[in-house]
Amino acid sequence: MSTTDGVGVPKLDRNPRVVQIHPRVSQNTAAYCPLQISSGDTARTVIRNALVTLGLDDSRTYSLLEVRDSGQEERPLEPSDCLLERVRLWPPETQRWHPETQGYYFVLQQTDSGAPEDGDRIDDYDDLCSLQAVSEASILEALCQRFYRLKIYTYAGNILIAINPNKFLPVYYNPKYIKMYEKQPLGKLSPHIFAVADAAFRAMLDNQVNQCIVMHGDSGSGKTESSSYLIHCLTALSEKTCSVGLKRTILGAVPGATGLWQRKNVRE
Ligand SMILES: Nc1ncnc2c1ncn2[C@@H]1O[C@H](COP(=O)(O)OP(=O)(O)OP(=O)(O)O)[C@@H](O)[C@H]1O
Repeated sequence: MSTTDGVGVPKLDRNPRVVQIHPRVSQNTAAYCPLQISSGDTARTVIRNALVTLGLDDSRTYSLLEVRDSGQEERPLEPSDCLLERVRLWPPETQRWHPETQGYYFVLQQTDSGAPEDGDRIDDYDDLCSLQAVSEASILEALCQRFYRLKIYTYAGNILIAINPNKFLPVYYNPKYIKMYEKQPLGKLSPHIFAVADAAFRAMLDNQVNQCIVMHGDSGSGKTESSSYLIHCLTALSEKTCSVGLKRTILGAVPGATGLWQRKNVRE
């Protein structure tokens, strides 16, 4: 992305680019906005321009994340970071309009809760049973607030609610979490699908009784994906404690479970 000045000294390409800014905020707004960025525009400037373009509340606090590589890698930007410098490192075809699935865009993330500041703040509830007033509105609000902080799992007693983030969140599925949730009572740590797998696995071993995990949700809500995470966790647990035969039985429960997990490319 550089040119030369005729005497062999590379000249930086400082032409403006149009980038896509995707809001992740608690207010209703457009799915994304295109924004022109010029040389010298910092993350701070771009946040300000994006708030105006998207009509968002500028009394809230926001940060900017750079999303690369099919949307699987998110890098928080410092307010003083120069955006054009980041964009110039992207593949040329992503420096003009391209589908979101290709990655290479910016996320405008609201970093406060978005709740009213008059003392009526909605707290962060790991378990919906601890909500002070249980209503459809308070449940939805609590789930939304968690989702904005990328907390996709929430308990309702011993039921796990999973909200489909529609993109792989590596931070959740690092194999170290299988170890972390192992032998921990459900609800002791943050809500997680590995906690459910571990609870079922322990109950099976301790009580010598078959276990059943019921997955319920609309089409596209993430049942197949969640099954793959469950199976992955169960096989990892069975590798430690039980025979190869049990691992094969577990893998057989969901056709293609191994392939599904391997495609995620999770590394220790
Ligand atoms: N936890 C998750 N993390 C990342 N992506 C997810 C997650 N859950 C679901 N998805 C994505 O959402 C899409 C739909 O998920 P999935 O196929 O699991 O839904 P489903 O409930 O099984 O749908 P159906 O009932 O129609 O078969 C897939 O592209 C999947 O990768």
